[in-house]
Amino acid sequence: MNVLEVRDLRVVIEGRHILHGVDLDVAAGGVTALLGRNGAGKTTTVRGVLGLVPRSGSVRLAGEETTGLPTHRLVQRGIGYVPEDRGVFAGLSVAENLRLAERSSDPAYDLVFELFPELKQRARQQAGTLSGGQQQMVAIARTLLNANRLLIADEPTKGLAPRIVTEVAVALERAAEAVPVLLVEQNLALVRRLATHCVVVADGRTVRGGSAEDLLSDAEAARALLGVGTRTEGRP
Ligand SMILES: Nc1ncnc2c1ncn2[C@@H]1O[C@H](COP(=O)(O)OP(=O)(O)OP(=O)(O)O)[C@@H](O)[C@H]1O
Repeated sequence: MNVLEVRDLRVVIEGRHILHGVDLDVAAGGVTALLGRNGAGKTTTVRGVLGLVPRSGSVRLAGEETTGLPTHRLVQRGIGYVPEDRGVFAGLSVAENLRLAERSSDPAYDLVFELFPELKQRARQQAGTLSGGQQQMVAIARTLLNANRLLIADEPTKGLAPRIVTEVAVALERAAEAVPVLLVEQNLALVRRLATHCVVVADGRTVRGGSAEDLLSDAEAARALLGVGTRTEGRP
């Protein structure tokens, strides 16, 4: 059972064909990783799913076709996005960051504080004084207030120190207890730790999908598809 099914996703931007046929299934539970070399089309795939770029093909969320829907309708249907730069308001408290993210009359605070009790303890702390991992937790929590179907995290560990990557891994693990996660990630140690399934894109199309374990235990395929060894990445 999948929460998201993408078929033959195509994106053309200013006459340039960026995606030529991405197929992507996101499992209804746990973490599915979207992998690929730099420039392969991962971020554009996410933008296509979110309706942020003109796209064709089929994007089904919980069985319903969404390709004709504008982005705000997808957000209303429970897709949440955690951007690479986290986008936390540094000068505001944790509680204020969360309040500014409320999108409905019934934001899921109980869930968020159950998953991230430290955010309740730090409700009055200025977000800018939190560690990078805690800030990522705020970013994930803001999304979880509204997103109950799918959480998309775009390279949440990019540029972070290994200790912080571990904190982010914990936050994503907890988020995945509540909502399926699509994780765009280059850190294969993190993928190994979190993901059950993975999809690999190259040159704007899907070149491999299936069990994350199968791909990551196949060092030759990982090197060919991702340009990296599977044991050389930082601590998750
Ligand atoms: N708005 C745009 N206009 C023109 N070209 C674009 C645009 N957005 C992306 N591209 C190009 O499309 C290709 C795929 O980009 P995309 O950002 O989706 O890749 P990616 O896999 O997310 O890479 P990275 O890991 O470096 O973020 C790249 O060659 C990029 O330069």
